[in-house]
Amino acid sequence: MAELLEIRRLTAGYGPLRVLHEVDLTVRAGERIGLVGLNGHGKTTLFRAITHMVGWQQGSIRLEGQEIGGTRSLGAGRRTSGIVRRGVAMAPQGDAIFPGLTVRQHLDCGAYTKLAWRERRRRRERIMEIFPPLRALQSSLVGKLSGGERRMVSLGRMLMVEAELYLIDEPSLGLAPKISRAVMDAVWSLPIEGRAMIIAEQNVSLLSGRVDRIIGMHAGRMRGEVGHVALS
Ligand SMILES: Nc1ncnc2c1ncn2[C@@H]1O[C@H](COP(=O)(O)OP(=O)(O)OP(=O)(O)O)[C@@H](O)[C@H]1O
Repeated sequence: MAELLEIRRLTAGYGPLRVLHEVDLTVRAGERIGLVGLNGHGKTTLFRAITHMVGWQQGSIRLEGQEIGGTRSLGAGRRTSGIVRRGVAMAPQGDAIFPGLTVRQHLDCGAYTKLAWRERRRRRERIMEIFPPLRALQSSLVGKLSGGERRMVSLGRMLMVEAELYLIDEPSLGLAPKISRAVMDAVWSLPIEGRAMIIAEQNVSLLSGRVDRIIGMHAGRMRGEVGHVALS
């Protein structure tokens, strides 16, 4: 399998706070990786560093061999649009939705590239197939939806661009067990060939038998790895 993402000695943080410490991680095409760790140990910060949204960072992040990391001096977010264009898509923790937009408008926000915008109707249609409850809600305001429906919108928005690497931050957070299983089943149904996915999740049982590797994160460092996971 080809290496899609290669992170070497990544250190990152906010202001004087160092959150990630010399993180190394290799992700190959076709892999689903679970990233587990308690609150505040750096999972979200790792996703933000990959998408250049932390305050500062040092070290190397290569996507398909091309450097997208390096020392930041431009300020958080300045290089994020370029990274999205290179094929990284993220579903942030806690939805980050716009309550006053409809489901359709919200999904269109994710059609960030010219190609995605041109193809937005077809892409929306695909998302309705992945998340059938959204079909009847296309004209509804996102702020009026249930937690599970909002999570589907958030994941759907991530899927509006063509990506090679999906970063999904705690998709089950705050959802009732039945709803979170339905949301996770949709996540597992996403085609992975030629792509990869990293899912930050505190509920390890939801990753059961579904990911190729589980990596622990503790105090900003990678801690151990379990391959070909089949938890019960
Ligand atoms: N914007 C920020 N400014 C300053 N410190 C931050 C910021 N975001 C996160 N932190 C701090 O960075 C550390 C790691 O947080 P992070 O959100 O990456 O952890 P996490 O493992 O994703 O946990 P959670 O599930 O709570 O998001 C915490 O100490 C947190 O307080």
